[in-house]
Amino acid sequence: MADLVRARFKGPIIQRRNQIDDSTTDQRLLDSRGPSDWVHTDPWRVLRMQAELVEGFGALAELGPAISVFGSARLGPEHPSYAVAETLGRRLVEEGFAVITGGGPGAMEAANKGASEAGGVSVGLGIELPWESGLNDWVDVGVHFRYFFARKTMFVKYSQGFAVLPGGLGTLDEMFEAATLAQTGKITSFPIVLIGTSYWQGLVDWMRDTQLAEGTIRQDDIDRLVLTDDVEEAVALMVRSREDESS
Ligand SMILES: C/C(=C\CNc1ncnc2c1ncn2[C@@H]1O[C@H](COP(=O)(O)O)[C@@H](O)[C@H]1O)CO
Repeated sequence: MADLVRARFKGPIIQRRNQIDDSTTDQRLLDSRGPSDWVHTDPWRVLRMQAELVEGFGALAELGPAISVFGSARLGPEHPSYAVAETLGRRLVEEGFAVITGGGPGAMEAANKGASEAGGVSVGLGIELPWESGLNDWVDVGVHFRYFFARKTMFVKYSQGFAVLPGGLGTLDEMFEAATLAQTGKITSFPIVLIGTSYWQGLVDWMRDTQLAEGTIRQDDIDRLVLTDDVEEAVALMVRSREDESS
């Protein structure tokens, strides 16, 4: 009878005789720590970014029709736009939409509150910030992001329109990202409704008087932004767009 040959599997690979490693893969994984500076390098960050996209897509893939609601993190319940955001969240749910926000305070909290109290799907996509206190209490499905760009992808990919309440730089960033994606044909049939004419009219006037006049944008780019004070008009626009898409 032939001598028994020493052999070991390394995953799907068989090693025999003097080709056998000194340790197993699990030993190398678990038995020692090794250096850790790689954790602060870009290749590892790329994997974390990938993980955020995987988690975000996994959490939202089956969401159904949704509208993203943006607005100031700083305007609380004492400000009139809080009540508008709350009504908007509720009305969107009553029309069969899930509501997605940035998961923070102010207008985001109000829209989540309206959506959650109406029994709908209230989503918050939080972002790691130096002063961040977490997701507001009215978020029923929350995903927390390290990277802004991964989070912004989710707003656009998983909603069929943007409703924009008065807000600051973050709100402008979100609104103009959608406007740019629409201008460049990356998204189609994507209503962008600015709620609060006294707040937004000056911006749109400036776009017409300066940007359009200087030729840096076209009339289409302005026409894509719908201004209203009427939550019902905003909701009706979202409903119409959904119907147009499904017909
Ligand atoms: C400023 C304060 C808290 C910030 N917390 C936020 N949490 C989640 N999302 C946020 C936060 N701040 C900004 N955003 C995003 O930008 C938009 C609002 O920004 P704005 O500059 O206030 O307009 C909003 O739609 C979020 O997506 C202190 O309480």
